[in-house]
Amino acid sequence: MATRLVYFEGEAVPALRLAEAAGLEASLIKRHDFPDQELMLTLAPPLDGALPATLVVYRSLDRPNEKLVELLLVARHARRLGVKRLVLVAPYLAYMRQDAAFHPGEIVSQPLIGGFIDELYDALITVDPHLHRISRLEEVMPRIKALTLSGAPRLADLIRMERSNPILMGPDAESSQWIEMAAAATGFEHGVCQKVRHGDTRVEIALPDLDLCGRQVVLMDDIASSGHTLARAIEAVLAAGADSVDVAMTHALFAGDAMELIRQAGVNEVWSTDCIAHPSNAVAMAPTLGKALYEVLQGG
Ligand SMILES: O=P(O)(O)OC[C@H]1O[C@H](OP(=O)(O)OP(=O)(O)O)[C@H](O)[C@@H]1O
Repeated sequence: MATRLVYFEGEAVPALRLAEAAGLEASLIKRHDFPDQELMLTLAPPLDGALPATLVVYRSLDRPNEKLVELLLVARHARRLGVKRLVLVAPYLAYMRQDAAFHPGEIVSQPLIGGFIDELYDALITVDPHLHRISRLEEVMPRIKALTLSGAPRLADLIRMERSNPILMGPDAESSQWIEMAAAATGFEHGVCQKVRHGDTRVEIALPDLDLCGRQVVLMDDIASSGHTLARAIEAVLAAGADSVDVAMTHALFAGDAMELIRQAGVNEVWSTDCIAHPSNAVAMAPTLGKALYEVLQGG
């Protein structure tokens, strides 16, 4: 038993897809939540006896405050039992958005959470981490091997199957990286909006100079959280005369009533990757993650 993948309830589908793609055996870690909200994790057979030399932990870090404790417990336990190499597959990597102190006294969490993972694991594979003011994860995780993948090529494949001649649109300057990737893969016309953020749920969107009249538009972004970015962009695109607007994103966080918000804004289809389990999941990341995991495991 040289390498094994472990996963948690609620993520069995993407984790088992990845295990199959990477040719690994997989085991469930059971979690019990005590009334005071402490957690107890239990390794299922055959891991209750011995652990392999390399352990791959699959955990996407939406709802991060509880999941970061899981990562700590699993990693420290594994080290105690002699696991040599710990690989974390976290398709969604949380706490990457607070990368600067925007107001006096704010604690900048990005390097701190990055450092937490850096101390516990030997390698990380993640998808479209929200790196705005830094360019590489190594800047916050200097010790471990960190592999950054993108959901954009898989979303582009889906859009090509679903729409014949859409305009791809990013809601802000940062989204141009995913729009350009998808446009290069599909040859579709594309543009990027300007966004001004005034607060957690207050954003303004200005459209690029493109004729949207009668066109099908697909908005692409890395994250939908409160849904306000997409909602404002959907409204602007429809007001400019577009026939329909679909949205495609890597990480379907959809906090609170976000889904309802974008429905009210007039969205047509909502597509996401399975980086975060959500009813909108339309694209499996297992082939992409599996290739990266194979490389990491071969790399020693
Ligand atoms: O659904 P929402 O709550 O609107 O959040 C989603 C948006 O937030 C992120 O950008 P952000 O505005 O944080 O960009 P920044 O890093 O450029 O500040 C992300 O790239 C999305 O565009």
